[in-house]
Amino acid sequence: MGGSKAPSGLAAARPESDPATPAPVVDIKDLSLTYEAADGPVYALSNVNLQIAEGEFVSFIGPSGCGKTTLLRVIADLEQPNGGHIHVNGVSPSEARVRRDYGFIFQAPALYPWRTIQKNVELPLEIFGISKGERRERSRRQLELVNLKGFEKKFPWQLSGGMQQRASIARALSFDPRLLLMDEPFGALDEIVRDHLNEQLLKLWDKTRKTVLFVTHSIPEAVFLSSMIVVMSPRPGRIIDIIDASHLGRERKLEIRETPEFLKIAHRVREGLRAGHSYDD
Ligand SMILES: Nc1ncnc2c1ncn2[C@@H]1O[C@H](COP(=O)(O)OP(=O)(O)OP(=O)(O)O)[C@@H](O)[C@H]1O
Repeated sequence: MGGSKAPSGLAAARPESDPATPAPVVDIKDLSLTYEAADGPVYALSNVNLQIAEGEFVSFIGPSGCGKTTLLRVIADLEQPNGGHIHVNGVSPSEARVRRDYGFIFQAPALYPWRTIQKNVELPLEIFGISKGERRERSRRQLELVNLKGFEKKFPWQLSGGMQQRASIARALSFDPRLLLMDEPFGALDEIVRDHLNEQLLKLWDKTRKTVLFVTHSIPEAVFLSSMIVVMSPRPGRIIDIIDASHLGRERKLEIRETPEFLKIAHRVREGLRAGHSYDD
């Protein structure tokens, strides 16, 4: 099986020992997390090793239950691991949380229906005690960035699902985090809308130079968006392959999906998923 692939794939993609290489934004060593469920332990993450450099777009792909969400939640300090080490921007996840180093975007937009789009984007800034003038300016900038200029005064229910998700991206960007954690943000949207949002997200990534960690079930989405793809497998949740896709470049059009380079990476992702899949499910 592909268990031995990850370390060599990672080594080939991102040399660790080069002193010129800046410290990784996310640095994970031998991480494990076991949930104690009523019917016994669930090995959600086992011996996970991963380094993510600043400015990467990293997708996590794998079957249901392989620990993708758990891994994102550990990085965001929403779950505590049982073993191993993790650093986010050089500090512990809890210190990174206090420093507001990341924004989290969930599958459902989670906007407050009684607040306008502008007020939703401003909410984290309000909580952090940022002045009204500064809040206005930041929400204006972020809404422009996600192409929602002119929709500031609308309520969430007056916007399409894709627009709502763009508003939640603007909200996550409002306090300018270095890291964006996105848990299947476009999973509930139809394919055409999703394609469009993927193109927009790539442009946003290029403009803002953020580091993005993105969970998906879709192979084309993972390959289209990513500079690096992490393939995971369940029971126990672990990394089985790490694929460098940076040679596809930062500026990608949807047509890239027909190219041999793209298809080659997609094939490798599929092979990894097959190798780690249990057909007993
Ligand atoms: N709070 C919890 N208590 C017990 N088990 C949990 C808990 N949260 C997750 N799990 C289990 O841990 C494993 C990993 O779950 P996780 O949600 O991280 O997987 P995932 O890859 O994100 O799945 P999906 O693609 O379905 O969202 C699964 O077996 C899940 O049932």
